[in-house]
Amino acid sequence: MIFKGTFNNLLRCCNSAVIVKSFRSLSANSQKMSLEEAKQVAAYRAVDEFVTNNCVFGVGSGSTVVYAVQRLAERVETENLKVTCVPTSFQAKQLILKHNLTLGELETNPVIDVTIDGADEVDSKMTLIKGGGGCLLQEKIVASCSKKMIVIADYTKDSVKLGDRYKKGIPIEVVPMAYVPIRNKVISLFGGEIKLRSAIAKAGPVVTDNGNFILDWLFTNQDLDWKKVDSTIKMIPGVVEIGLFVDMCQKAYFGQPEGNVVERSPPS
Ligand SMILES: O=C(CO)[C@H](O)[C@H](O)COP(=O)(O)O
Repeated sequence: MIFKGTFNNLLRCCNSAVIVKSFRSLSANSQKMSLEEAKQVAAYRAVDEFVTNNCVFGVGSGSTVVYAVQRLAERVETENLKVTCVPTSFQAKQLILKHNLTLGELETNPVIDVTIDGADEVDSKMTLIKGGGGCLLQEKIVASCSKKMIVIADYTKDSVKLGDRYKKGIPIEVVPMAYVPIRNKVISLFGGEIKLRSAIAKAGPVVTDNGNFILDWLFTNQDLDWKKVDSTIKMIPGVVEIGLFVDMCQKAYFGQPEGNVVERSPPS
């Protein structure tokens, strides 16, 4: 009798532990789902609003852009659109090819009508941190050749000040031989800490599509003048590009967990 009671209690404990564990993994999965859905609604909205027939389209990089290319491929197929796609990375090029879209390049299409790209963080003035995926150099070149740059992101990227939400710092692409002096100069100019980005499935540093290293600058002062920071860091010999996009983006779409999209334009 005593044994049966203890066993039943044990069973009850085990069941509740299993239920709690399943609930946790269910809620982690549904959070992940809602993040993916948020990326998708933002991407679909931007493609539907900005891609037109005969346009030259800049294809950003990252996981949110995958949905934009999917939507573009659907529209090209159903509406028989002619769109030339200029990639911002190896990943973007693969996406274009996978969906049988027309691949272009800056050499033949130096003016892009609209670029749709993701971001790691967007502040209230529409200054962006980009380069979490290491593609900042080509992303910035393509954005700078675009009449319009539109950001698509989920709700976790929407912040008031840079650093409020994205904690991995500002990426700086550098020529490998110069990474130590650049690291020291940035810290002495603006403070903070710098990490050489390490690869995950390879020993050693990440090497970008352009053969460079990435430094992630963990800044501590959130009230810096980002335009000045951008131009000052760019002037350090060996810096190829910085993942700060100041006054480059005309609109941001943030997908929400409820399935709606919040829009933001630069302050006037
Ligand atoms: O700048 C980028 C890559 O260099 C990406 O646009 C940025 O990291 C956002 O990526 P995701 O859409 O996967 O969140």
